[in-house]
Amino acid sequence: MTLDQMSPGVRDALGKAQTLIEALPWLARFHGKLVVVKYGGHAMVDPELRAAFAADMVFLRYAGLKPVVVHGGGPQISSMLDKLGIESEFRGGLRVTTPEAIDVVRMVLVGQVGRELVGLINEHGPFAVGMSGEDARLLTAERRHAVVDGNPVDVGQVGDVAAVNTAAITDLLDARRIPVISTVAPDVDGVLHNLNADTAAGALATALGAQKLVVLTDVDGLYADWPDPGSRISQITGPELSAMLPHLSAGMVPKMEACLRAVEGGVPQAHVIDGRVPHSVLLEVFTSEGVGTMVVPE
Ligand SMILES: Nc1ncnc2c1ncn2[C@@H]1O[C@H](COP(=O)(O)OP(=O)(O)O)[C@@H](O)[C@H]1O
Ligand SMILES: CC(=O)N[C@@H](CCC(=O)OP(=O)(O)O)C(=O)O
Repeated sequence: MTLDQMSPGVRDALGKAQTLIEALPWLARFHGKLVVVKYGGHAMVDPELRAAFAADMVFLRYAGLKPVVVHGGGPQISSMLDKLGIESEFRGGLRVTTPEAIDVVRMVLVGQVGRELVGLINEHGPFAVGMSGEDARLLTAERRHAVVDGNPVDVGQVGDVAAVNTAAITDLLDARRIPVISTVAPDVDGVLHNLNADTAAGALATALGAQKLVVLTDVDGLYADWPDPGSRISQITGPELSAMLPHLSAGMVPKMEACLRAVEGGVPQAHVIDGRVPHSVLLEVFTSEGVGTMVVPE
């Protein structure tokens, strides 16, 4: 039968079948593979985008991938600190975290943002399990300083990832769960630290030997000359990105550092994609559209 001989209904159905079959090479390539997804930005506040993101994670899981979600929540932490009358400032892109603030960071990330995402995913079935760096010693933090004008600045209980207990995650993945990770973690002395979620996602992708790191943001990729629309970069190597990092402005720095850390740590590809587009994660994983910016090792 030729296209002309088909009824509009059959033609429509054929289009849908074509979309499905186009995913076949990507399904074959990523089946059984671990993918770390950093959830943040607009995708986290818009109800439709939130539901679409949760559905995407479930889709990945049914497609045989192993999604590990690391969520942000900076704006939600700021809003709660404001409500409680606790002063909050960022230095060098990191929140100055006092002993008073860390309790709020934990309360918001673990008790609010993480719980909501777990709930959304679990509307589809018993998949998501929320955990923070504290659970099963998933993450051990080490104190980190901000860099302002080239100088290290103390920002309080802010950490980087010093160690990952990967079994805490692989046990869940083996049980076909979707880990949802909130980025607070104790240091070796048990003192709780606040971890930038992009940074933690990059470290987790490396430690878990992920096949991909996908970072959602509010822009359609990295721009060489922000905000010149013609300067969006679709692919960049680790060394090229490394050379660009010192010239990037604040918001993009932790994301691009996370991608760099991942590819330098053996993750074959890291992506920054537009979380304002519904189902952007599915488009990234299962199509050849090349949404966003892809970072590759060489
Ligand atoms: N070179 C660049 N390429 C892309 N975006 C940039 C660049 N420089 C600055 N930006 C800005 O950085 C923002 C992303 O940072 P941020 O808002 O902190 O992210 P998020 O809220 O997703 O964590 C983009 O929405 C864009 O406005
Ligand atoms: C040390 C530090 O700055 N931690 C971040 C943790 C949350 C985060 O990273 O959230 P986004 O991904 O939404 O920015 C903060 O306190 O805001």
